[in-house]
Amino acid sequence: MERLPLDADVLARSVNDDAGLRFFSAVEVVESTGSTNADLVARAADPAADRLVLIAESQDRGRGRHDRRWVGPPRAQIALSLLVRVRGIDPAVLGWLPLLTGVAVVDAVRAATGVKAILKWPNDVLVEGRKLAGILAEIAATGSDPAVVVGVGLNVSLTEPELPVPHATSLLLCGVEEPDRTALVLAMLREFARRFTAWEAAGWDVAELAAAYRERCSTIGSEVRAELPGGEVITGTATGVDANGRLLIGARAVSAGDVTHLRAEY
Ligand SMILES: Nc1ncnc2c1ncn2[C@@H]1O[C@H](COP(=O)(O)OP(=O)(O)OP(=O)(O)O)[C@@H](O)[C@H]1O
Ligand SMILES: O=C(O)CCCC[C@@H]1SC[C@@H]2NC(=O)N[C@@H]21
Repeated sequence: MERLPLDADVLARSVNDDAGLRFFSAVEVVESTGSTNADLVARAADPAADRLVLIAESQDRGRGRHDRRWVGPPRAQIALSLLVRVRGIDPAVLGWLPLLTGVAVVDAVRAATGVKAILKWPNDVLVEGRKLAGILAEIAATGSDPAVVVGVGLNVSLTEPELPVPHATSLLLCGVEEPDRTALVLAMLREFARRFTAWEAAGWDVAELAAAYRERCSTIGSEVRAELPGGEVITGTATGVDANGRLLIGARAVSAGDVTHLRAEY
């Protein structure tokens, strides 16, 4: 299968040419790196680095959540990270940034391909119960103006034998015959910029974002089992997400750990 490269020139120029992308200072594409998240965490040491996007055609040390690896053949995914400084935010609300990114990815995938992607809390992007994309947020600098790197790994043209786990999927496997990765990147970045700008304008109030998240999240209303980092297990109906982005299960708020949907009603 021929896998076309991303159009690095179009992406680089988009921050000037596309009004919806002026939010970003630069969009860079590299052929290969260890991890785009690790690269931007390192670059965040420069206080002038902000609203920067780095995309790799291939990663050999891709990072997943919970210290897992994230893998995929060259040019078969979108492996993208963005660095943003979130000025004047209450750190407790920062957990909404990866959730916002999940909303942006779902909307971009739906608009660009018609594939009915949904979110599993906190921000796995699923299609018919299989993982199309994952999101990993890492704090690169703390304080009142934290710098956050948000990484998105979106499976685009992986074939069934190339899937790292059987419950992953790709746009190709969802029936998108010639997925245009450059168009998808532009759509994701536009959605992210639009939602981030609106959130900032709302003084980091999450009401509007939370409503958009709830509409796209299949976990809320489902029976779930949460395995907490200390080993404790909670089961129950997920009733919502609180102001800090935590999942509410009965009277408990869960902020980390693995959540399994007990019935696969995605
Ligand atoms: N390209 C990929 N697509 C999907 N999963 C991948 C990919 N590369 C690596 N993985 C890994 O395969 C596993 C698939 O994720 P899975 O959905 O099973 O985990 P999970 O427990 O639901 O993850 P999470 O905690 O992020 O919800 C993860 O360990 C993930 O890091
Ligand atoms: O485990 C997950 O669900 C999150 C996966 C995040 C993968 C992306 S690929 C681009 C960016 N760089 C990384 O090293 N990880 C993220």
